[in-house]
Order: sequence, then C-alpha cells, then structure tokens
Amino acid sequence: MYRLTGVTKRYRRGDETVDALSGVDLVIEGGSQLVIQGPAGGGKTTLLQMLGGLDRPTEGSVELDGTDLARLPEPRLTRIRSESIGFVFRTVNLIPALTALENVETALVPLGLAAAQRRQQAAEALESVGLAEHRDGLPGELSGGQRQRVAVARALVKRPKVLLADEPTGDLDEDARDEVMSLLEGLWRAHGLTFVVVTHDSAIARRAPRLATVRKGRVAVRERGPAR
Ligand SMILES: Nc1ncnc2c1ncn2[C@@H]1O[C@H](COP(=O)(O)OP(=O)(O)OP(=O)(O)O)[C@@H](O)[C@H]1O
Repeated sequence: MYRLTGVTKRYRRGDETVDALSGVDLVIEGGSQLVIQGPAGGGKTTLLQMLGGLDRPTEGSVELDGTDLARLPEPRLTRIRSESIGFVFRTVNLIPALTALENVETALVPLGLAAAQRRQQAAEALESVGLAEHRDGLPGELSGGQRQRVAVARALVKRPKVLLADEPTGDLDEDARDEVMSLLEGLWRAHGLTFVVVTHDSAIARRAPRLATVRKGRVAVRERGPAR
C-alpha cells in the first residue's frame, strides 16, 4: 500500500521554480488499480517517478508498505526498485542485440539468482505474456505489440508487488493497444499487483475502478467501484 503525504516536487528552471507536484496526499491500497489521467505537463510522470523511487520529493513522504522511499539511502532504494517495483514505459527500451528471453533475464541480474534459475523464470514470464514461441527472437524481429509484451514480462519476471506503467500503449496501434492493456489488466488480477497506469486511452479510463486526474500538480481521485 502507498501512502503519500504532502508530496511536493519542485524543479528549478533557470531563475524560475515549477511545482510539478504540489502537496499531494494519496493512498493506493495494495492490490488495487489506479488509472491516472490529466493534461500534458500536469505532473503524471512526476507522480509515477515518486511512486517508483526514481526520484525524491522536495517535501513530503512516499510510504510503500510503511517504508518512506523519500528518505531511504540510495542503495536500499535501488534494492526496493529492483525487487518490488516493475516499470513499463511508453517507449519500449529492449536491448536490440539480446533475444526476448535474454532481455527478460536482465531484470533478474541485480537479484543475484543463479543463471539456470534466471532462465527458468524468464521463460515462465515470456509464457505468461503469450510469447513462449518467440523467446529466441531479437526485438527487431517482433511487432511493436510483441516488443511491449516482452517489456511487460521483463517488468514482472522478478515478481514485484507493484507495477507502474507510463502510457504503456502510447506508441502502439489500436489492436496492439487493446492486447497490451488486456494483458496488463489480466496480470494485475492474477498476481494481486498494485497497478498504477498513466494512460490517455479513454476506454481504459471508462472501466477504471479508481481514476486520478493530475492537473497543475494536484491530484483528484474518483472512486468508481471495487478497487480490486
Ligand atoms: N526534470 C525537470 N526539470 C524541470 N522541469 C520539469 C522536469 N520534469 C518535469 N518538469 C516540469 O514539471 C511539470 C510536470 O511534468 P510531468 O512530466 O510530470 O507532466 P505530465 O503530466 O507527465 O506531462 P505529459 O503528459 O506531457 O507527459 C511540467 O511543467 C514539466 O515541464
């Protein structure tokens, strides 16, 4: 479960300062889904960076299961990121020279697993996204949707408790968008993940149990129904 209290993120641009987030209070229950929408520059990506421990707030606390990510020493924060938080971005950043299986395995390297175990878990993760047959394919040989599914497998292979996705379907065509979003929603349910997704896709927003709008650094949440 996340508990954000008084989170402000201030950037300096020359002589000016910009509050990308401004005094945000937000609770996200463990195992729930939160869809984030809002205008360009409103603070969505900054919010996701706070949740993922990719950056620290200027003020306030970002507790994940009682641990304040804002105040953790860097090595512990890195460890939490590599063990507990999976990321999927809009731009699929697979390593072109590695096969799908090898790309997924890279997420397990920081965890110090034996090579055989890494391979086994990566193969299972690729199977769970429907790409078992493409495990030896290079990213350049896959479609855009398939590449994003490899990225999803890479985010989930470490069995994280949190999945953060920043416009994961933004670069895909319509068919691939539906396929990747259904996959993410299925995995969220199957694994009891806490799933936070930034998306402009109105179909996703319509069926979201909980919808947050981020505008001018402030977050407004609308409840729609059961969040699990
Ligand atoms: N590293 C940075 N340095 C300075 N200003 C920044 C930085 N990152 C973000 N900002 C500013 O903070 C505000 C929020 O940006 P953010 O990227 O979080 O918005 P967003 O809602 O994700 O926008 P988009 O939909 O365009 O991705 C914007 O005014 C942006 O210009």
